[in-house]
Amino acid sequence: MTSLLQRSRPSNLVTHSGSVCISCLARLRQQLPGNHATTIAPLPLLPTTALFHSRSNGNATSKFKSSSNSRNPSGGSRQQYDAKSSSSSAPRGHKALKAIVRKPSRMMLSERVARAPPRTSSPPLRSGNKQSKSFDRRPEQAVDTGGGMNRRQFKLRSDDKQQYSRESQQRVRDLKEATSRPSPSRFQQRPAATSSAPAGKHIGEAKDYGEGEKGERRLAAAKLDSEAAVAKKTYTRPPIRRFGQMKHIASLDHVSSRTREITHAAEEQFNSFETFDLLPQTLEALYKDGLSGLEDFAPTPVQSLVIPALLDKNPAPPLKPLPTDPTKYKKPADPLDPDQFYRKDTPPSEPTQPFKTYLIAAETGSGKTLSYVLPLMDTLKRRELHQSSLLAASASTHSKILSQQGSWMFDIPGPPITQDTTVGKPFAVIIVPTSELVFQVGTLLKKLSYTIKLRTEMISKDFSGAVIRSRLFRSSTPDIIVGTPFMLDRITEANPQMLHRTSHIIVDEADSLFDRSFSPLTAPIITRAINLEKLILCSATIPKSLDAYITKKYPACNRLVTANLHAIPRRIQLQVIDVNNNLYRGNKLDACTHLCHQILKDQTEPGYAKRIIIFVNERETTDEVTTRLQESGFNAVSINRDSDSRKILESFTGERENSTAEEEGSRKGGVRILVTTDLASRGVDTKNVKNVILYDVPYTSIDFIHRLGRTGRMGRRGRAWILVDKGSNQEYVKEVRKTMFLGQALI
Ligand SMILES: Nc1ncnc2c1ncn2[C@@H]1O[C@H](COP(=O)(O)OP(=O)(O)OP(=O)(O)O)[C@@H](O)[C@H]1O
Repeated sequence: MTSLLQRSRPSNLVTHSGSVCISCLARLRQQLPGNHATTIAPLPLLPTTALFHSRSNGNATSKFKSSSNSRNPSGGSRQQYDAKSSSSSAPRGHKALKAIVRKPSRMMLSERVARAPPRTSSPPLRSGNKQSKSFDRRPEQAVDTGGGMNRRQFKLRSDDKQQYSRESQQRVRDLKEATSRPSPSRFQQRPAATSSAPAGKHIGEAKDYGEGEKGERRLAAAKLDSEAAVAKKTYTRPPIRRFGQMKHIASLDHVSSRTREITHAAEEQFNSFETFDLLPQTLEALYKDGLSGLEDFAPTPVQSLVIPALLDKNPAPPLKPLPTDPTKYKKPADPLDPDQFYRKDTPPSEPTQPFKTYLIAAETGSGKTLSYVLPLMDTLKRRELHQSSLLAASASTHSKILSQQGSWMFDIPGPPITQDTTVGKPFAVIIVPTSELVFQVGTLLKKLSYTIKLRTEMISKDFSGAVIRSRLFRSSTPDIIVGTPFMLDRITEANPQMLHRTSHIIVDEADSLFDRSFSPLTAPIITRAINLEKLILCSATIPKSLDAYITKKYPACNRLVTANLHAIPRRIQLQVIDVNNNLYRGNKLDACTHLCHQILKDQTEPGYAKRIIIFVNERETTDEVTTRLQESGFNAVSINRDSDSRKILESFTGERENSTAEEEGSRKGGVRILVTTDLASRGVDTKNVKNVILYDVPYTSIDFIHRLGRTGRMGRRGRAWILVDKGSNQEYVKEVRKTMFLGQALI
């Protein structure tokens, strides 16, 4: 105790009146039992703040005196002392001492901290702790004084906080790096939700440790999400080029890259016609008649895609009986109002169609006709073979029974009583918009059916009623009929049972046949086929209107679309001629005639008579242009209502004629020129036409595609010119040229 008092130098220290002085403390300790002195004597050296009386004025003054050498008079045995002294009567001043002793003071706590083993990291103080909050407000330099436990604690906490903050910031930086990594898809390039969140909010506040951890977890989850999204989006959508003018009259949509992948996979898998598993007679017919005169027999991309999808080896399902109610066949007042599909109040069509629907869409001149004709004929032939094998089996059992019973005269069966229910009931109907196309497709069918042995017939305005009647309603019914919607609608409306056996309906040039003018004729034909199994729509262009129609009417439609749909192949060169230049001075007729002269003279088709197709927007212009060209000595013809268009087109669809050396480049009559509106722009297989002139700028991209599609067919090269004047949309033409040059799809 003496040493304690000596060390404390009480004479130098003062405190306020409410506390106790060191001398009082010494006196108090003297009253303690003897062994207590030994308990409190070996006090450790502690940084402390002592409280002393101010004897001079007795006012309540407090002074914080901190020294690293000062000793704390109290120690770990204070509680012992307190326990012992609580029973003893203490003077008034000592009550305050008791209060200090009972309540753990800062000094006591600091002592504990000082004795505690050094921690590498201490948990931050709880946010609810008032004491810690008060310490938080202290300036940093107060920590260096090392005076009290709380300051130490603050120091420790502060160090930990800094360390934690540093680590967290590093983690945030890492995550930011990971989430903002350049990704293959443009969708991935959007800033990740977490990286945009203020990271400091979670990290900078040490008291929000939980929050910070949560924030980290959120960041980690976002990182995982973004990585999953990258893994999910394996393909990159090509940038969509939407030029101003083209966007303005946009009518077509883009082909997805997924479609491209499917087409390429089909091309790789089915690289020859043998890989399709067609009947031998179908293959023979194809090689002998379908592609006769061609050197290359490989299937085109659309054929690789479509033939396997349409090929059907199943026998025909049993037929549904004809409806007894004749009103079922009656055409509704408004059989197909195209607008109804775009109205919001129109209920969607039944989700389950009784038949399968397919949409074949591929670029012009890519062999779409053969892609649906081959599987159709093959399927019908298979069914015919299956049927005849069944008949043969039943005939053999019948003859067996007869032989077992003995051939009595009266046992011989009589001739079968036939109700000729099959008359005029084709298995398949192909609908095309014009009689020229009826002839073109019908000719191909006839060629193939010669070897396959199926009966095919054509119906169009080119044939008289008597011819059509005999073709349809004679004893042996045709297997396939190809006709225009006008003729087919009239015939099937009068004889609805004609379509009772029809299992396949093909709508070629579907975008035309489902437009406002044709759909009231096309749709009823489809609804009359009550045993329909497959509805196949075919087109080189899918306008948005057709897309919407199919989506609403046939939601389960199987879309077989090739990668280059809506793109004009680069093998077709398009040149723009401005007729406002000094040479023509705005005269389109002059420009057109001069261009035909130039084509005649160039050496592009040596040995052959050249062919040119000129497309105009209005029917009246056809006569104007044809007359002018004829006056200039050219062999020009136009297609109009009165002309025999089939005959005219034959000379453009057939093989090229040779030209003599004298005629070459000099005889204008040697060049065949066809002047036409869009009548000849769809489906006509002008495979040997190399030159196309667009006298007027087409109204839409669809017209552009079909008109330019009359040249450069099936991999051949083609040339096209477009005449533009003051009234033409030159900006649009520029955009089309640019898109063609880039090999992209028109919209
Ligand atoms: N695999 C093939 N190999 C070579 N030529 C083919 C092949 N398939 C079809 N063809 C030929 O390609 C030409 C164009 O075929 P088709 O008329 O069916 O084209 P398309 O895609 O219907 O064109 P459009 O959209 O203009 O109607 C025809 O002369 C046809 O004989």
